[in-house]
Amino acid sequence: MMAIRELKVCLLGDTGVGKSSIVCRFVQDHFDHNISPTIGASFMTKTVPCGNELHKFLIWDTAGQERFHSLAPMYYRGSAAAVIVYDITKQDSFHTLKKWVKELKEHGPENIVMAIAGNKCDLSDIREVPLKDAKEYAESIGAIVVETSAKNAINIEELFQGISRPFSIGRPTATVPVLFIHHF
Ligand SMILES: Nc1nc2c(ncn2[C@@H]2O[C@H](COP(=O)(O)OP(=O)(O)OP(=O)(O)O)[C@@H](O)[C@H]2O)c(=O)[nH]1
Repeated sequence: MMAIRELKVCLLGDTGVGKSSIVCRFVQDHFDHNISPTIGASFMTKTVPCGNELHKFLIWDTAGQERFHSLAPMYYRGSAAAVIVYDITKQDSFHTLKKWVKELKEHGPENIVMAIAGNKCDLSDIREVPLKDAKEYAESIGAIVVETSAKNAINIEELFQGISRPFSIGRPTATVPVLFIHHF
């Protein structure tokens, strides 16, 4: 018997950090230099094997522009996991990430799994945020952390594996907001 576990995941973070590009790389294995800023939010799914189960990611990619900020609760509400993205070449985007974490802790689902993605690691020669800072911060809030490159397909699979691991068989489902488990 194979079970499908649906996991609602939202991506949050400053505009231009590469949220849509991460989702596009994960779902379609594609990268577009001229990708447009997201308006509102966009939705995609991908199903991957995880141990004896299939995990179906229901991915809400939110818009990072400030004018869309007030829509975010619609997407993080009921999410099992949040991927909060910053751009390793922009210190400001790391600051914005901390604001998102604070908002999630105050208004997000209890027990939401948080993953921090330091995107654009292909541009490490113009890095502004040391990995050490991200690791220390992630540890302080109990989040997973990984540096990614949507452009060069670095650590994108690992990022999603990281967020799905806590939902594998073995973890008591009562503690996590799994939307739906379907046996067939
Ligand atoms: N060098 C490099 N550029 C990237 C990477 N990921 C995204 N980009 C570029 O960064 C820009 C913004 O990417 P988006 O994916 O639209 O960023 P976003 O966070 O979804 O932006 P909003 O939709 O406005 O919130 C685009 O020009 C991408 O091509 C990466 O890993 N490396």
